[in-house]
Amino acid sequence: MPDPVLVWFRQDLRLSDQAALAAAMREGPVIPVYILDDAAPGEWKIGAAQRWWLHHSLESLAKDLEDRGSRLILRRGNSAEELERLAKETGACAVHALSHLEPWWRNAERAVARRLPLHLHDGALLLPPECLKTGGGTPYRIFTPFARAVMEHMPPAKPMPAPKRIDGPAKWPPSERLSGWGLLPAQPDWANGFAKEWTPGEAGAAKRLRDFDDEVSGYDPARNLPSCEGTSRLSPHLHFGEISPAEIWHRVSGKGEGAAVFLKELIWRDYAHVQIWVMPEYGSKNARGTFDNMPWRDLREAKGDFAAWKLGRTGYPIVDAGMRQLWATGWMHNRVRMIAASFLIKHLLIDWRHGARWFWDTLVDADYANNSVNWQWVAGSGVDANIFSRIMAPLVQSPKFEAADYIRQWVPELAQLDDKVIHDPDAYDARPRDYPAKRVGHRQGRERALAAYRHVKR
Ligand SMILES: Cc1cc2nc3c(=O)[nH]c(=O)nc-3n(C[C@H](O)[C@H](O)[C@H](O)COP(=O)(O)OP(=O)(O)OC[C@H]3O[C@@H](n4cnc5c(N)ncnc54)[C@H](O)[C@@H]3O)c2cc1C
Repeated sequence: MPDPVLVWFRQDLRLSDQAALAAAMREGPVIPVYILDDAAPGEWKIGAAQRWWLHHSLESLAKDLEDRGSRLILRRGNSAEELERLAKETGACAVHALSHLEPWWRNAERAVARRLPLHLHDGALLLPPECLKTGGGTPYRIFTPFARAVMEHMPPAKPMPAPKRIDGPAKWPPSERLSGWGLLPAQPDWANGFAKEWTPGEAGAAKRLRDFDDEVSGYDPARNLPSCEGTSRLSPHLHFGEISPAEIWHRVSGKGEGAAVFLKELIWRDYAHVQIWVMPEYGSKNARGTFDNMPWRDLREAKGDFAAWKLGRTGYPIVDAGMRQLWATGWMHNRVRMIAASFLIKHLLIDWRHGARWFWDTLVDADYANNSVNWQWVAGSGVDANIFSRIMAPLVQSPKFEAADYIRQWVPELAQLDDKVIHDPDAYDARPRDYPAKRVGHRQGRERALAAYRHVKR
């Protein structure tokens, strides 16, 4: 019997279109392994909402492996040390994995490669980042030409089906128990709304895609309306790699204008990953250095405003609905993410990094590339970003994107108000007693933000 081969699962918790698994199976018996490494990412260790997801996703992956005669070996600790230990225990001769661009994963890949033969494969993105270079030979920093260049390489290779059987070693190494990892919230169980909304795992991802396939023709303009289920909600499945972007591409492309707009959003995901590949500290550092001069409010002084934002009690119904949806379900509609992030950064003049960290802990789709690049896009500090002085007006955005039903769903205090009044009850002297007053007036917040921005422009 040939020596066994380790397959190192990370944010690729699937069996179909899994190039690392397919390559390992060609070499010998396979030992699938997941290592929970909380030290390597430092401040970016997996947040609370995603721990809930991870628990269920690993459970699902383990079952899918067992159905094919295999197992999932769980270990905790430093990835390189644990893989080396497993290789010694089992006589495994190599490690196969998909490559990932988060800075901690790139460091871990280098550390593993120093100890063991490591074979990295593509499949986390539509295209590996080295494939695309501008005429000057540098990676793209601006989205539009990047998207054009991606399109020239599309479609991606056809996705591979999941194997029917996976041969394992004669003797399995011991595994930790998932229930011992404490990934699920205990007291209080704040995630009880999550299970109604989500089915983590490969089968859940495939079902989401099938359901969305029926809706994709209406993606544009439905994607902008928070009251509609107009988007795919594939983001957490994509983050955890329960479905490959190539699989999504092949399922959806050619289905009209709605599908074309949707696939462009999927290219934003690749774009964001290229940006963290070029600038690994994108999550903590302004991509435009001039933003280092921004006089953000000190969080001690702005503590009340920050808490109100997190709790969905800012007095701006659309912002509050979004923040409460986030807390209840671990997800927020993209249009509302933009409004809520802009409100924090501009109206409350709170550094985008504080908002990004809150999202990191509360989103089930928290993704280092997508989160960092989008927060910096809203702040204006990103390489290809919105202009800071274009300040979104939540009270205008809310009726424009027909958010009345969305507000009713997430802000029950306002549920009795009619469509005209609900976006800004104060304007009609109709604010219920139990709904808070605005933390800051729109004009006052806007002027303060623009005055602060003068320090950046200097
Ligand atoms: C402040 C802010 C923070 C964000 N943080 C995250 C995050 O941590 N993780 C995350 O996946 N997305 C993030 N996004 C992007 C976007 O809001 C979500 O990807 C989207 O809402 C997910 O819902 P969906 O799967 O239904 O999207 P769909 O509209 O169905 O899009 C399909 C897929 O394309 C990708 N995508 C869509 N929009 C974007 C975008 N603007 N940037 C990058 N990829 C995109 C996602 O993978 C998404 O699942 C953020 C946006 C903002 C404004």
